[in-house]
Amino acid sequence: MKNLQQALKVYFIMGSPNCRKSPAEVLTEAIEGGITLFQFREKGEGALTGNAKYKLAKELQQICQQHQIPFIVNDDLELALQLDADGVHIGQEDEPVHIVREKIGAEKILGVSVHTMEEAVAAKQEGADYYGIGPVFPTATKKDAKPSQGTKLIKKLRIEGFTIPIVGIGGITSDNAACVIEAGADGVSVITAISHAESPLEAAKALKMEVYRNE
Ligand SMILES: Cc1ncsc1CCOP(=O)(O)O
Ligand SMILES: C=C1C=NC(C)=NC1=N
Repeated sequence: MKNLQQALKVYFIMGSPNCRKSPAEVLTEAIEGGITLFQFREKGEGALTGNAKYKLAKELQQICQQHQIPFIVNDDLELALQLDADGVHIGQEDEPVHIVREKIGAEKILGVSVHTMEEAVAAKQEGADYYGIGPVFPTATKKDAKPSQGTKLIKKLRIEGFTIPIVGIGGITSDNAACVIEAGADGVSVITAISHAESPLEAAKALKMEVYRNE
């Protein structure tokens, strides 16, 4: 399973701190609304740890499996291996890309956050399957997010001829998703736009419409 251009279209990320109701409910609604991939990211104020984190991850993975949605784990490589997740997403401060690639094997999905051309070149050389680029717009979700950079790096990579799958992230909603796709991203990645929505189902559906309307 590596047709990532399709899988990255509507990329939902969440953990229990992002949810106002049960994560299982939010994820189920998001899937019914049409998300194409899910990332379990248990981080921030009140994040679960240890067995509680494992049990939530397992519960959400089963929901993804029931609906044939790829299940990615953020940062926590050990958890990803324990669950035999479909892949991992790592940042620049995590283990080196080539080490993570060795540990998860060639078949799993490996996503890397990149903020500069140099980071992008290195990540690609070391085996990244896709880039997470952002924050595109200001976000309150990631406390230590870098300054928002708009879509300039996405555009630059495409102008330089990079064809690697790219997902934009950071402050994205159905109101601004179009320009992320127009800049050359294959999809958009969101936390708040879906997890805080009155109806995660409607929010996912609206995002999907915007992505497909502008691809
Ligand atoms: C994980 C992450 N990486 C860059 S911005 C961000 C948070 C995105 O959250 P939101 O979609 O709520 O702005
Ligand atoms: C920081 C991140 C950047 N991009 C993606 C897709 N996920 C993340 N957790």
